[in-house]
Amino acid sequence: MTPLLSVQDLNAFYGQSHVLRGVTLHVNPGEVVSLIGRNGAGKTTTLKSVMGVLRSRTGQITFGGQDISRLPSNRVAAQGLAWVPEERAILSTLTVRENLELPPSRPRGWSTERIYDAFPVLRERGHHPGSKLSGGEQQMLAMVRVLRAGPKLLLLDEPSEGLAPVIVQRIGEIIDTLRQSGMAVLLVEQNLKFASRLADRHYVFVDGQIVDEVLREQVEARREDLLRYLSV
Ligand SMILES: Nc1ncnc2c1ncn2[C@@H]1O[C@H](COP(=O)(O)OP(=O)(O)OP(=O)(O)O)[C@@H](O)[C@H]1O
Repeated sequence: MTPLLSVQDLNAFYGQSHVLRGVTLHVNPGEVVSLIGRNGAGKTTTLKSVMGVLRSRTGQITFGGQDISRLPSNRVAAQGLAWVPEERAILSTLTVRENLELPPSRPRGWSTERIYDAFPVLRERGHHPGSKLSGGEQQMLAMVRVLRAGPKLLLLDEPSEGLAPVIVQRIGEIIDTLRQSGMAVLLVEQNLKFASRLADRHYVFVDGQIVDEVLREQVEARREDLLRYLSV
């Protein structure tokens, strides 16, 4: 199978600081893949590098067979990638609907009505200001508003962070819904329970490198290794 996203020998830098060291990974069409590892291991930097937000990098990144390594982030997004950063970036003075309709819609993107049908709580909250949403609702809104662009691959940075277990479960269901619609997901997580329920494969990051790859069916047998990689 030709991968949807392919990252080859990615090295990334913040000034003099060499943060990613030879990261090679891929995501197949329709696959959910997680990047796990401790704080500071390089997971977010990998997403930023793929999106073209961090330009100080070497290596090759292809999407749908096309080299996107040199493209600015707006042109990367136009190829069908969408990034949902950890900060969520919901505008507190705008309503849910206004937040939803902020990103430009593209012809293959979801309409507001389709989003409301799939996630009815957002229709109910349509006129509420962003400041009145719970953390879980903000995460949901941040994840689904990028659907208006019709991405083929969603890059999610710690969607479960700071949320109560019951809400984390709901976020997992949303990711399932997106997967069922044919979308691939590259997910940064520190919550192994959450990641292992969702992901088909896991890449383990330590100090800017991928040191292990664990398939869904291997997670149970390798749980102790995985917990060790994540423990501080
Ligand atoms: N803007 C920045 N300037 C300088 N160094 C940075 C910057 N952002 C991250 N770093 C450093 O790069 C390394 C990788 O950070 P990164 O955010 O990719 O890690 P992470 O695995 O996503 O962890 P976290 O969960 O903390 O975000 C860390 O050592 C971090 O301190």
